[in-house]
Amino acid sequence: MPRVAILATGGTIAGQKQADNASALSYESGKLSAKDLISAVPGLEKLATLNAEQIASVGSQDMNDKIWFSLAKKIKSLADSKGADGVVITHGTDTLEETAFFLSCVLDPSVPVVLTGAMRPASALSADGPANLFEAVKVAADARSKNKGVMVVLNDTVHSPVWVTKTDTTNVATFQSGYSGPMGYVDAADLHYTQTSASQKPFTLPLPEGDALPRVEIIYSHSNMDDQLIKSAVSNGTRGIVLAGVGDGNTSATALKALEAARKDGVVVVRASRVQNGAVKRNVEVNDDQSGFVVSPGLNPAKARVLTQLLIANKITAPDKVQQAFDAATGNAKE
Ligand SMILES: NC(=O)CC[C@H](N)C(=O)O
Repeated sequence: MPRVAILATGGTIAGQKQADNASALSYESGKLSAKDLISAVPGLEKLATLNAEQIASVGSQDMNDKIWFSLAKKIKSLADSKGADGVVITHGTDTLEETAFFLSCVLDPSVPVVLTGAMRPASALSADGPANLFEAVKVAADARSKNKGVMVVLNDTVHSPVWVTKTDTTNVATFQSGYSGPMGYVDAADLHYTQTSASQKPFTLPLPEGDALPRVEIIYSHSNMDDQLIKSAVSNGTRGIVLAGVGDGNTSATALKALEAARKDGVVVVRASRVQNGAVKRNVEVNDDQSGFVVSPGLNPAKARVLTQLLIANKITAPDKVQQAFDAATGNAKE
């Protein structure tokens, strides 16, 4: 039997109805333990020998660097000691894609790590958590998942951490990999990888010392955009700014001027887009070469922030080197 470690962090999958809730949708996340989750899924013990550990009990809006570092260290030590053939992380869905992307940047891909969650709490009609957990364990335990690294499994679908994003506030089909399509599909009977190399990334960054990443802000662009948020981010000591730009990662002339000034002060500036799909292209409307900006070839602003934090923590701040890492992370390397 394959051995799968289940690391629980909280979220709706561990959510339960509040005693006197006012709304049919209200619940408290992170109430159920890893053991409660496993016991709610008949047949799980036939897929793998399970070892469950509670790493945290938070709604993923409260996910933080400390929990990320403890997950990364735990999984590294399981990989080094050959203590598990696969890992499943149960997680709230709100920031699940950020945790998945962070782990994919710092972990060796040999041991598959599958993040899953739920859109409906355990106490809801037709809760989706039990099936998602079953399918996540199935993917983590499957020999074909070796070397695929970090993946996200919900609603019968296997996603790459690079492309997956939450697209709907409540629907169980919320996770989509629009730009590249999913890596594969899974159900109670079968696992089928339809893309074989989608989650392979060409680099693994060292996990930084300590348990905190450098400050990088996301600034959301809009019409009538001024420079106030950019200026205050710089005066608050941010090390990087990810622009969630309009269209092709763009913003107003006033904001661009403030970003150029930030860059001159040593702040890493990355142009991502608030548009869900598509890559930001270099030197279109904005002169990135002259301004020292980096563009995000498809990582959404939240994930672009994580990569920028990890690069700064690893002392990679020169725009050409940061650009190379963004290109590599998205399979868009130029050579
Ligand atoms: N569906 C969910 O998991 C959302 C619940 C909670 N906000 C979280 O992200 O953990």
